[in-house]
Amino acid sequence: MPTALIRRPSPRLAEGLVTHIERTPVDVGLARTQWQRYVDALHGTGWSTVEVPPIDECPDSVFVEDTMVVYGDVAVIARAGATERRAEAAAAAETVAAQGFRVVRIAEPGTLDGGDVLKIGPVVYVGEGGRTNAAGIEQLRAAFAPLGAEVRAVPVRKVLHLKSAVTALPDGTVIGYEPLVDDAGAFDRFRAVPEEAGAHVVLLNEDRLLMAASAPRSAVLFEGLGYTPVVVDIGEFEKLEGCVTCLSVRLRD
Ligand SMILES: NC(=O)NCCC[C@H](N)C(=O)O
Repeated sequence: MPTALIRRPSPRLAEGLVTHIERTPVDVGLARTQWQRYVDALHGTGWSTVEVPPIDECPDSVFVEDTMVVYGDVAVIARAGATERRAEAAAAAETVAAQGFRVVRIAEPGTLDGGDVLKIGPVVYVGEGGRTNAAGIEQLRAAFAPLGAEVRAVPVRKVLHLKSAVTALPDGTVIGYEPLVDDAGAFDRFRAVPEEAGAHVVLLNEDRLLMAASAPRSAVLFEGLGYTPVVVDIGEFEKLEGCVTCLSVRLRD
């Protein structure tokens, strides 16, 4: 059974960072309900979950994907591009180590957020932008190259993270909402989707795609390609620039 790391929302969630969108009030109670439904959707498709101990003083800690990148048996622990989020990594590192992963840490002057990393087989795309810098990418390359990964840097200027702009379907096609993609030509195969949140899918298995309720037209598009969307409302997290990918770390290998 595949395992995903998750982290309960902080009571201070509403104070989370907002960079590229306007701040709107977050209902923490509703966010808790949405988070539980997201976790239920993982369980409902055969995933087990492991909780990283909550860190209530970090408003953005629910976005646990940003704390690490896992490839093979190595977990690279991120050094958040936003200093406010650096304290999130310690407990996440302990949790993934307890799952049997070797831990490597991004060190100063490197910065890296897990949301900037998109893995497609042996190719690891890393967004260089507001949160992840060239030194962080070089350290990620040094950690993963010995495992056979090919780390490719791509620009991210229009959105928070690379995976705010693009993710990939099970067949490796990169999907993105074109107005927010800096360089669609950087990807071997690219398909445009009609909504911003339609660019965000979590591969639950070979045919099920976890996606946000805010992208109904993209869901229809994916159905037409033979996939089954599993839809969750994550509206309170979207107000903080979160998406379906960032609420878990999938430990597949
Ligand atoms: N991987 C992600 O897309 N993470 C979303 C993080 C949102 C959070 N408010 C932040 O600005 O860091």
